Order: sequence, then structure tokens, then C-alpha cells
Amino acid sequence: MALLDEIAAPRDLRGLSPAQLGQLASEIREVMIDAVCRSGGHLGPNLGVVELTIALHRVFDSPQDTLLWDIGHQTYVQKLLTGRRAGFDGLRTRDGLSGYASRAESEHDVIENSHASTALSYADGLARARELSGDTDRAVVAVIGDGALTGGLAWEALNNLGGAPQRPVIVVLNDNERSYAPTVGGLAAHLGKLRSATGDGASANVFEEFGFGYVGPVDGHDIAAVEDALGRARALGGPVVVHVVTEKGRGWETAETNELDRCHVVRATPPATAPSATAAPASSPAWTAVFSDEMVRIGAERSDVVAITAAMAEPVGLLEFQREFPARTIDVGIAEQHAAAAAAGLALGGLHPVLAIYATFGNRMIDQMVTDIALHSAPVTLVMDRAGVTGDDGASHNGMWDLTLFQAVPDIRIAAPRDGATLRALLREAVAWEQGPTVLRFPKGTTGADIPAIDTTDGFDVLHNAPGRDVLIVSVGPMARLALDVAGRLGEAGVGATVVDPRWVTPVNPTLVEAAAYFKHVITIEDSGRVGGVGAAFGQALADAGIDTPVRNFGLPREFLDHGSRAQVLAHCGLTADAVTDAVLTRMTSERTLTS
Ligand SMILES: Cc1ncc(C[n+]2csc(CCOP(=O)(O)OP(=O)(O)O)c2C)c(N)n1
Ligand SMILES: CC(=O)[C@@H](O)[C@H](O)COP(=O)(O)O
Ligand SMILES: [Mg+2]
Repeated sequence: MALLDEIAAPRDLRGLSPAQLGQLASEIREVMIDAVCRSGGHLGPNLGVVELTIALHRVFDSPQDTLLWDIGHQTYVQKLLTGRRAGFDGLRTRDGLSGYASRAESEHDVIENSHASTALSYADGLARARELSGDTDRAVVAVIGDGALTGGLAWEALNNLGGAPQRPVIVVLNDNERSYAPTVGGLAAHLGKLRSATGDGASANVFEEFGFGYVGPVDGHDIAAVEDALGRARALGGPVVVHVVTEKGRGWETAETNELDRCHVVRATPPATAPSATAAPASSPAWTAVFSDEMVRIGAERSDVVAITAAMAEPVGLLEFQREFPARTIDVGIAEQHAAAAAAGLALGGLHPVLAIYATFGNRMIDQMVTDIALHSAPVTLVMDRAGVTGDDGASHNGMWDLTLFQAVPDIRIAAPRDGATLRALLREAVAWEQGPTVLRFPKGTTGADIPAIDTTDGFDVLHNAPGRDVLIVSVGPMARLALDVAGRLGEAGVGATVVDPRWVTPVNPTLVEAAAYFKHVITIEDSGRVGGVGAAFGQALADAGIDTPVRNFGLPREFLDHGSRAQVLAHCGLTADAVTDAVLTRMTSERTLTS
């Protein structure tokens, strides 16, 4: 790796000849393919921006000039050019490099939110700040993908940027014609027209109409051409869009020929690790696959059920439904807010929409959930995959805010399946509910074997019953496995524990609240935020009912959780059988001491 080893910082790129730049691009691809196939990560997007990143760092002087990457999943090349080559093999591992841009890692990484369509707003804010402080020599450059540009937030920013001819901001549109799948809708069609325009300036150009200068389209794999385009944009001044055409997965045949998603994400080679109590065996199906299968069955039975995805049909398990029922599958682009409001419209039209997203992106749609869906009692089912700790994608990707946010919505019903069988059953109950919205949440990974109920009472399942009502364990969704493990350990210590699974965690089940009165202690275990989570709601319900059984909540702290495996992050949060058992026994011992 002769050349890449010489690049400690972007300034080292400046003296390289065109031939050396070509060699460097090849070396970067080789390093990324090798490392990311082992660690897992966003290989396709990064293979597509090798030349673009080199050109950006040659034309602009980061961090003096500011480079902002929308989402940040395509910043591996920047990592390799900014002194992080040595850590690259530890990508996405605990204490290793983040899989996204990371402010802690480098002064070249300025934003790290990883939720799409935000970079232009940061750019607008930064440019305004520089204008107000007279610090106008520093360029502000935002790179945004054609997928991220389908998000409404990006257009709010374009509206502001284009209306300020005096403020220089360069928007680099990285157009590879895809999010995961090909980008859809009117914008995709317009970009297609711009890509094939003859350059006579005759055809309409939405960016120019918004007040931007427009440079392009330019071949994003031709470093000299990209540098020339960036230089021209800088010279133009004011807001300018540089339209760069790239190929996702470029230089790796496996990605180039992958019609599904150009290897947007590749999976890690599984390490040989000891099984953990909270992780289900890898041999069982993925939660997403179970959802996918049941959706197809439901679709065949109910012609009013429609599926909505925000540019992630395959990752959220809607691909099979789309193949079976293409007319009843809607891809709105990366547009979660619109997806939710459009779902309300579909429900007003007599259909039952199932909107499937990753839980972290549910944060985007809280207002639509409150005022467009719940206020209108719209029968919409929101399915949140990757709920709870997702782990290796880091702080912004954990689905840990959903219960806190959605529990606050009036009349909402939220279910948390514990295994594949309850996922199927609860999905059916959700789409059968026509009085208002329902939410179904499940985690990343595999389901494990089904966990049978030993009894079902008034809507909740009893999973374990030991004599002596010492502790009632209310377990939420997939935490049932951990709860049963804790109950077993408590039993060995002479403490009788009963484990119940509420299935529908919101609204709080009143029979379960009454049952809590017969126990000395209640503990709740959930893979979501302790603040405003299921445990908090359960404790509140007990207090409201005048039941004074003490409640201890085990869940995720109000913290941004660093990347690592799901098991590592849960352990960091004290969500292991050992930690929970110890905490319960310690509490019981100290109470006994106090009362004796
Ligand atoms: C709000 C939001 N929704 C969904 C995602 C998941 N996601 C990550 S990358 C991606 C595709 C992005 O497409 P594009 O911006 O064109 O970048 P590319 O990967 O093609 O370079 C999606 C949908 C996200 N990061 N943020
Ligand atoms: C949602 C998103 O940004 C993805 O690209 C993510 O990084 C991959 O997540 P999974 O590995 O959970 O599918
Ligand atoms: Mg794209």
C-alpha cells in the first residue's frame, strides 16, 4: 500500500500526479473491500465516493473549509485520508472506529447524526454564522446523496440557501441513482433529465429555479473533472449545486452486479464468540424475516392492507410483499414524515396502511403520529424494526426513543413481541384494530426459539411462576429471555419470581397492575429508555392505583451509547442476567437488614 501509507493528512494529496491519484484510488478500494468485508459496513456507498472524496480534499482545505457529509455512512474514504488508516481494521467494533463520521475521531468530521437530509440545513446555519461573524473566507461544502435529497428537510434548506445569493455554499449532489434501491419519484426523473441534458441550457433545472448556480453533470470518477467542477463552483460564489454522477459499489464486481442495493451494507464475518443470555441463537430466523412472511400472508387475506417504506423495502422486510402486491406497496423515498401523513390519508381512504421503518427513524414522525394519525383515530400500523439497542451503528441508530415518544400519544396501542410466534400474532392483532393507531416494535437480530406461555390471563402471558410471590418481573418483548434467566437465578437464591409478558405494553394492562399488589417487589426489564419507558409507565400506573409495591426499572440510560455489539452495549447498560439478579438481591438484602 505504498501511496496510502504516505497519506497522513489531506495536504499529502496535493503533490500527487494524476497517475498517482489513480493508484491511490485503487489502493483505497482494496483496503475498504478487505476491511469492510470482515467488519461489516457501508461498502457500496464508499466505493462510489473514492474519487469524489480525494477531489474534495484537494480543492478544499479541511478543516479550515468545512466539508459536511449527509448521513455520514460514506465517510470511510475521508477516514483513510485523514490519519485513521491504522484504526480502519477495527471499524464498527467497540472502542474502534465508528461506522459513520465521528467528531471524537477527527476534526475533519463535523457532523455525525447519520439521519438523512440534514447536511444542507447545517450548511445553511454555518454559512449564516460565518456571514454574521465576518468569517467568510472559509468554504462551506455539503455532500448529499440523491436518496437523501428526497427528504423534505433537504428542500426546506434548499429553499433558504437558494434565496441567499450573497452567501456562498456549495452543495455537492452525489447522484448514484439509488438509496438502497433505485431512487423513485419526480426528483429521480428530473435528475435523470439533468444527467442526459445536452448542456445547451434549454431544459428546466430545479436548482437554478431555486436560485442556485449549477455545475454539471460531472463524472464523479474522473478526479480532474470533479476538481474542475468544484473550482468553478467556488469561483461562481453564492449558492451552487455541483451535480456529480457516481456509481454505487464502483470497482467491486460483487457490488456493481448487485441489483438489489449495490452492497449498500455488507454483513460482518461472524466472530467466534460465546453465546450470550440476551442474544437469540443465530440459527433462528431474523425478526425482519418473520415480519416479512406474515405480511405476505396478511396481504393475501386482506386487500385493504397496504405497505409503506421510506426507501428501505428490503431492509425492513417488505420486498416479498412488494413482489406479491406491487400496487399495494408504496416507496415514498427517505421521507418518514410524509410516509406517516400519507398513511393517515390512506387510512382516511378506507385502507389499513402498515408503515415499516427502523425505530430510530421513527423519531422523525412523532408530530405526524400525534396530529395526523392519532388525532384522526386513523387505523395505521407502525412497525418499528431495529427497536432497542442496534449496537454497531452507534449512538444515532439505537432505537431507544420510540417508547418514550410514542407512549405519550393519546389512544395509541404499542405491542412488543417476545419471539417469532408473538410477532405474528401481534401483527395480526394490530392490523385488526381499526379504532386508531398501533405500533409494533422488535429488535435487530434473530428471534430465537419461541418462548411458550404457561398461562394467558386478561391479555398478558405468564412465562414463569415460582412459589412465594417475592418478585414480579414484567418483561418487555425480547427481554423475556433475560427475564427468565433472572427468574432462574433468583430461584436458586431462594427468591420466588413470576415472569409476565404484557404483549401490549401500552396502554398498561390494569389486571397486571392489580396483580402487582400481591408481590413484594416488581421489576421491569426493557430494551428502551428508562425515562418514559414501559417501566416508568407501569410504576406510574401502580402509584395511580394506590399500590405501594416498590418498582425497579431496568432499561437503557438517558445516554448516547457508543457503538459495539448489541450484547456489549446491553452489558454496558447493566442489562445482563448477572447484573439484574445482583441488583435485585442487593436491594432485597438491604431491605431485610433495614426491617430486622
Ligand atoms: C432519515 C433516514 N431514513 C433512513 C435512513 C437509512 N439510510 C441510510 S443510507 C440510505 C440511503 C441513502 O441514499 P443516498 O443519500 O443516495 O446515499 P448513497 O448511499 O446512495 O450514497 C438510507 C435510506 C437514514 N439514514 N436516515
Ligand atoms: C439504516 C441505515 O442507515 C443502514 O444503512 C444501517 O447502517 C444498516 O443497518 P442494519 O445493519 O441494521 O440493516
Ligand atoms: Mg444515492
